[in-house]
Amino acid sequence: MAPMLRVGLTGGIGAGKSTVATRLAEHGAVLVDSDKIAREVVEPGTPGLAAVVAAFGEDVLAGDGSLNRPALAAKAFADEESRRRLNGIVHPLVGARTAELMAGAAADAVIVHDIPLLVEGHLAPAYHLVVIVDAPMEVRVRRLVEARGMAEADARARIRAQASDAQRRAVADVWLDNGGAQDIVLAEVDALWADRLVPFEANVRLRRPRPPMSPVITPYDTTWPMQAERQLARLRQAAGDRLLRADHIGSTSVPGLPAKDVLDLQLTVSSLDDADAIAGAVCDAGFPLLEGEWVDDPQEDGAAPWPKRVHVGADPKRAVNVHVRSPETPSWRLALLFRDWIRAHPQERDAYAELKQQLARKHAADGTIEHYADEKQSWVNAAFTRAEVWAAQTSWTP
Ligand SMILES: CC(C)(COP(=O)(O)OP(=O)(O)OC[C@H]1O[C@@H](n2cnc3c(N)ncnc32)[C@H](O)[C@@H]1O)[C@@H](O)C(=O)NCCC(=O)NCCS
Ligand SMILES: Nc1ncnc2c1ncn2[C@@H]1O[C@H](COP(=O)(O)OP(=O)(O)OP(=O)(O)O)[C@@H](O)[C@H]1O
Repeated sequence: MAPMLRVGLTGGIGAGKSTVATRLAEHGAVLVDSDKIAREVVEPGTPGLAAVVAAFGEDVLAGDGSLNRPALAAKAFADEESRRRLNGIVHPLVGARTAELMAGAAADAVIVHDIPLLVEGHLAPAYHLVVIVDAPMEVRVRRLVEARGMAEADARARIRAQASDAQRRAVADVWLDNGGAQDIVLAEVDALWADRLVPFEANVRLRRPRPPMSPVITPYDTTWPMQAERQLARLRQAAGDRLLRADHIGSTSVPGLPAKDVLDLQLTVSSLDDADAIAGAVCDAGFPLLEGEWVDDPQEDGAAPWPKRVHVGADPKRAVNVHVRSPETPSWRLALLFRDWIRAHPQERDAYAELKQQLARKHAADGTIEHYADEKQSWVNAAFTRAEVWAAQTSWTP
């Protein structure tokens, strides 16, 4: 797929997707609207409409031969099996048409895909960014009944047929609360466009990594594992079969450890040739390659350095470093060992946290940051020795 920026926009019925989508389109986004496509594929004379009639009967047709939508909705949302049957007919047609529209967009487009069933269809990893619009259930029901004239029972039946809040939270890179007045959410959308989507698009198109993070240490963020999982899901989908495994490593992977707000991820491939073979797809998925020859320091004197490839996330609001390594390099194993060891040793974690804070204070005071990494590394090197003892005692394997 061409490397345009793909934004998945979703939310429960009545939450305000169209409101957000319309504003993004005003800024210049190319809208792909699944509800609209779902109507087009069942217009009079289409094979889609014929299939729906064959499955649900002539009484879902209006007098003029077009689809009687309320009649079909009454059947479709009455039970799970009927809805599945309808989805089975309509979704493949919608999918094919969506792919066509996306393929036709300009290379510098920001595509906003307004797709009600993104979560239900497990489609999140296909997007560079997933935006969820939310409003409390009762507010949504009221809007649908008052502004759209929907029967309350129908509104609730559709809400029941959709994903839960927790399922939406898990895939949301951006959560827009539209429970209040419209201008509040629209101001958030304006900022999202200017501060995130515009630079994100340019970074992906130009294969330009985002600027490096300042080395500020933040308290542990309990959403880091979930955020890492979302990025890993994108990377797995982009990299395909050559990817042997994908892991969250580094300080943000250790519960309770304060860290720089950067997600470190490790992609395992069998060789550097495979790292190069997946590089293009990884770039287009939103993780441009960091140019240069990257090596991890060997721990033993005289050992050859361990080469790797490094990709850096293009999203200006989410720092991600992707280390692509072969399991033959000791640093591949150490990344996983260090994580598992420090997760299992809260006292070591706290000592490490204390050291990082001390170094940060010291180097903030004298204005240097270069020595920060060196001093930290000497603690880590000593910790590796303790971790190896633990690995041997517990028969740890990566
Ligand atoms: C049943 C139909 C005819 C009812 O038409 P109606 O004009 O009342 O609703 P409309 O299509 O505008 O959809 C409004 C909202 O209902 C919800 N909804 C629609 N279909 C579904 C579904 N299959 N499952 C869950 N929610 C759905 C979505 O939140 C959507 O935004 C229509 O929704 C339909 O054909 N649905 C199947 C296709 C589909 O899944 N569309 C949604 C995205 S592709
Ligand atoms: N913040 C708001 N305050 C009041 N009304 C709102 C607000 N946001 C949206 N609405 C109204 O609520 C209704 C639903 O909003 P909208 O059409 O944007 O939701 P949607 O998520 O696209 O719905 P659907 O799932 O049916 O496509 C509309 O009539 C809209 O005008």
